[in-house]
Amino acid sequence: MGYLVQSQTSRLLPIFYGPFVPLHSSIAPVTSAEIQAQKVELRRSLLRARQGMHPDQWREKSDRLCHHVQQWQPFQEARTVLAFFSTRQEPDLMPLFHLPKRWAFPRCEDQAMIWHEWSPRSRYPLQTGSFGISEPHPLSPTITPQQVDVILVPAIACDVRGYRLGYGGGYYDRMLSNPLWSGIPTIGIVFELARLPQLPHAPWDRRLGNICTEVGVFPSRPTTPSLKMT
Ligand SMILES: Nc1nc2c(c(=O)[nH]1)N(C=O)[C@@H](CNc1ccc(C(=O)N[C@@H](CCC(=O)O)C(=O)O)cc1)CN2
Ligand SMILES: Nc1ncnc2c1ncn2[C@@H]1O[C@H](COP(=O)(O)OP(=O)(O)OP(=O)(O)O)[C@@H](O)[C@H]1O
Repeated sequence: MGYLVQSQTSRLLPIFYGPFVPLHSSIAPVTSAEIQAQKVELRRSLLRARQGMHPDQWREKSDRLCHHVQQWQPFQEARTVLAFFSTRQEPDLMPLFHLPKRWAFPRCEDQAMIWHEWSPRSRYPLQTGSFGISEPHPLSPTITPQQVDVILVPAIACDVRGYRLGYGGGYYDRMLSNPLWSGIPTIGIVFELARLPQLPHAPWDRRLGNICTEVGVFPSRPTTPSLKMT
């Protein structure tokens, strides 16, 4: 089900459309294994596209993206924001971390993310975590879900419905399936080349409320309700 389309950046990117389901037919079976295999292939091609970006372009697009995050009302009103440190040429949000908000970042411990406060003026140094990603110091103060106003979510790609493709660890899906976290406004952070019409998704995939790219902020579109034959 992979199609190659010409994106705005003149790269050929695979777009995955769901199975064509004629009226009166039952839903075509798509196994979990098939969905995971599609994700592996998409991860590979989208990471290659992102990491092929020239560093100057990466900086310029990251800055434009930060500008759009700053214009987003829930962010403007937020006191405490969850964010991430850029890895593998993810958009770099560092300019935002100087804004007067309480910032928190994930530290991976087994299957969970522990959220710790950090700011450029923090007395706790960052350290490198198990995936080679900068993480806050384990002794820096932790943040509870009740304190959080907005979650900036890293992704390899997002689709217009808010489905997200990550590195395959399931960290955000697990977190966002927990009722303590699931009601907090989320915004996926990707470059425009990774905002896709449709991503394959598994039953455990949680949708994000909004997507931000260097072009702007896009509220996620509702999924089309399935047709019911009576
Ligand atoms: N900047 C940033 N920080 C983040 C995340 C992120 O997406 N971006 N995470 C978001 O969750 C968490 C880290 N999650 C990760 C999960 C898996 C891999 C990883 O290296 N995966 C293997 C493949 C694993 C598989 O396919 O089973 C790889 O990519 O080689 C890296 C990070 C927490 N911190
Ligand atoms: N709510 C959950 N409870 C338990 N396991 C989960 C949950 N959500 C996801 N997982 C597991 O985590 C893995 C997530 O795989 P998937 O390919 O969807 O990752 P991803 O969303 O791309 O990665 P990530 O969230 O780390 O960036 C799957 O193996 C799945 O079984």
